[in-house]
Amino acid sequence: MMRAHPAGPRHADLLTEHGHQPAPADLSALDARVWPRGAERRDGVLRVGGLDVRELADTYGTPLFVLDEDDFRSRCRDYRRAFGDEADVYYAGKAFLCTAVCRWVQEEGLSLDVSTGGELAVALAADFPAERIVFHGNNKSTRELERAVRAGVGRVVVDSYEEIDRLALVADRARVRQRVLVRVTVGVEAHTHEFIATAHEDQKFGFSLAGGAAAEAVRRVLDASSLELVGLHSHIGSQIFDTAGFEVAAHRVVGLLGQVRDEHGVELPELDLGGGLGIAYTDADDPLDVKVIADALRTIVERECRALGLPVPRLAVEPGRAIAGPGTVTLYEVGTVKEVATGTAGLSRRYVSVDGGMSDNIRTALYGADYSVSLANRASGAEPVLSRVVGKHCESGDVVVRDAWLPADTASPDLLAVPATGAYCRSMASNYNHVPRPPVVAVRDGRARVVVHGETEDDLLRLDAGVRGTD
Ligand SMILES: Cc1ncc(COP(=O)(O)O)c(C=O)c1O
Ligand SMILES: N[C@@H](CCCC[NH3+])C(=O)O
Repeated sequence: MMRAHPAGPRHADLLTEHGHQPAPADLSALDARVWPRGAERRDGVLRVGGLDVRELADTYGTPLFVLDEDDFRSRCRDYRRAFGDEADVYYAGKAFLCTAVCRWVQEEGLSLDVSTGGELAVALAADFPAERIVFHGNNKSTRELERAVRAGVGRVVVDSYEEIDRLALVADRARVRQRVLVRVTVGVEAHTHEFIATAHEDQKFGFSLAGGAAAEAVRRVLDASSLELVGLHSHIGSQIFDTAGFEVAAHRVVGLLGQVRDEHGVELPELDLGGGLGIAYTDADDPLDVKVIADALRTIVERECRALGLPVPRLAVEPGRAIAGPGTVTLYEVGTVKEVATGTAGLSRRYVSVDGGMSDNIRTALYGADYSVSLANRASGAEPVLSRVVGKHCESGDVVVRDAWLPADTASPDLLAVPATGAYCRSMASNYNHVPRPPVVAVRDGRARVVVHGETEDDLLRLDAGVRGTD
């Protein structure tokens, strides 16, 4: 939505759901909630992990994911400390996974959530201890289940009756008693984008509490001699900023623990409340402190268990975004800059094109996500201009940052940095328009190392069966 500002600036004004946003006094300021803990500016130039982004861009090219290793590790430690030894923290690998990340997760004392055979393969390639892996997914194939059981994964979260039968057979053949959690759909409407809410009714994940499907799943797992039911699982969605949804979920899922005790005489020892904690993408986001969340979850589970006379189960959580998200910035090089008439009251909008886009960050197009962006390679005293940062793909929806203030002199070949791109960006990247996916470089103490190689056009051509030498 655009409207002429009463003062009548030439450019379209920034009107968001938070109201009119004036240009910030200092475009170069780095909001600590949004930028990696190891980000700073020196003489106007952004540095991450002690490295000048101009040098990183020269060495590795752009677009480039720059991952602050200390930021990632410190968030693992924050979770470990907040939940303590009486809980398990599984890093959700779907947010971003590579073998280096698996090692950091292991070294920082976390466990790992994988949701496909591919993620499992990365974990096993990193020698991640299989007993500390939980295996998720609403449509695991028999081969994936066989691989997981053979590898000795600690827990499989079952998601359908049919999967329970197949897993029981797979475990039986492998002569293994596989530990299992039942994923419960608790009927909570999480306050987040509809595509990333997962615990309301009428979606593909889990067994509904309503109608007794979850109770029936419990019965079937208990009946299978090759399966050991250790607990229940609930995940209400992602990018959530309050504890209300978790409290309702905990209340309902503990209710099922009580029902299981009453019907089967079994007190299940584990309760996994999933992931979903939100992070700051812009200064309008105000995420909860992990200690507040940990205390709230513990309190509600203890209270509900006390009310039902149940022993308090061992808690587990599965943060992905909250660990991987804030520590990475994406560096882009600016190309075309265009002033485009908006068609409203003579207003125009500045379109700043960068050399990536929806192939390295689909979140803006897919969820209407908001991001921040900053000029990264130099200081500028030029006036702020409301800009739309767009990619190079053949879609008008190929937007990286919908509304951002950038200095008026932003031009090719400046560098732009988009923070908070560590979760669900590289992991959801594509080769749309035959664009190779960018590398991920981990930075720490003034040193950089590639943790995921960038693709080249040759890599893409190699997959084309019609190209000479590939058949
Ligand atoms: C079962 C499960 N656990 C954990 C996560 C991680 O969520 P987030 O990255 O929001 O913490 C997800 C993704 O939403 C999930 O589906
Ligand atoms: N991919 C989503 C979150 C879904 C997480 C997996 N259940 C995002 O980018 O926000």
